[in-house]
Amino acid sequence: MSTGAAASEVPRFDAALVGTEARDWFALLKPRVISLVVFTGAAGMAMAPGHLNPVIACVAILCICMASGAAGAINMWYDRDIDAIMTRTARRPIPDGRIRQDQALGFGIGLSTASVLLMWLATNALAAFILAFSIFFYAVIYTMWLKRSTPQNIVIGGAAGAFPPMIGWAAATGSLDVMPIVMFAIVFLWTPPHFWSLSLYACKDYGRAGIPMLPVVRGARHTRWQILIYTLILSAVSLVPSVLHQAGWLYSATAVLLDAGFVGCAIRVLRDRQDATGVSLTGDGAARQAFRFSLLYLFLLFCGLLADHFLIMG
Ligand code: HEM
Ligand SMILES: CC(C)=CCC/C(C)=C/CC/C(C)=C/COP(=O)(O)OP(=O)(O)O
Repeated sequence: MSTGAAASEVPRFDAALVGTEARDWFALLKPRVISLVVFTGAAGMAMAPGHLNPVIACVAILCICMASGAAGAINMWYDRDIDAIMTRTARRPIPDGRIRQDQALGFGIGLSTASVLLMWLATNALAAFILAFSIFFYAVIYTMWLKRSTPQNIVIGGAAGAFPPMIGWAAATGSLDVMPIVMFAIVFLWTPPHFWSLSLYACKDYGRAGIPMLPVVRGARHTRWQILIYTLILSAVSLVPSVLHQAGWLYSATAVLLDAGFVGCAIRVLRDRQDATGVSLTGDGAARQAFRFSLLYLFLLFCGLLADHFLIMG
């Protein structure tokens, strides 16, 4: 006979608990960041010549998604000490004790391995190799070495996030060409103004955690100038597809408008009212705006490239 006491001993399925746990594992993948990373990878694939089987294309995009998420999980495993110190990151699943560090590492390594093997099986060795190299570059070169050792961490480490267009192209063709390299260069040069805008208003966090980000080491004024310089170089490089006749008027017009907007943001950051050390007196509104615009910039620039490719260049 079953009694009330016996029934209460049966483990019960708690949907809310499972949902919360799933959300924590999902958060380890840095999903919002990888949405744009994956979009640039898909853009590289769509720009490539020839026709790729749509199922293979979806698998390749899934692999880029898995790989960048896995690299994010390994980054969060390694950075658990500094993430616990910074206000922006203290509530992440590992420092907050919601996911065990060894489980997070196992998850990151397992997902990385699966993504590379699946990419190899579904597409080719070149795409799988660049994918593996990107994971290594972000999780080891950037996270375990550059991030804690040099204020140029973002400039060099930014390469990790710039590989996906090359991965997408390689997955579709088995080779590389000038266009995926130009797309790499665009994301590579976009990363410093993207990150330094954020680091201007997250500077205190990085200082407390002892991370040598540019505003911590060289000050806010120097960082503001670097944002403008990189934005100007990025603007010039964004026009290379047009100069090389790889894109038509639609892309050129999109790029010029976005460049004007981004340079305008960088100038506003530079002219923001500041104290003698370069710290903003206006609550970092201009830096926040530049960070937000950086996200819009890269998304719309690659949309422009795709629209031009399919509608204008045929
Ligand atoms: C080494 C290079 C990079 C660094 C250090 C960096 C750093 C950051 C940081 C610290 C944040 C705030 C995230 C948070 O609060 O959780 C962020 C946000 C973001 N990053 Fe980057 N980033 C880099 C490269 C990239 C790349 C290559 C992409 C995409 C192509 C990208 C896309 C994004 C997006 C979409 C967000 C907004 C996430 C949100 O809305 O919460 N980042 N980045
Ligand atoms: C295909 C592949 C593997 C691509 C990798 C691309 C990738 C995941 C780029 C991530 C960029 C990023 C969020 C850097 C922030 O790291 P952080 O540690 O400085 O930021 P945090 O302080 O928010 O953790």
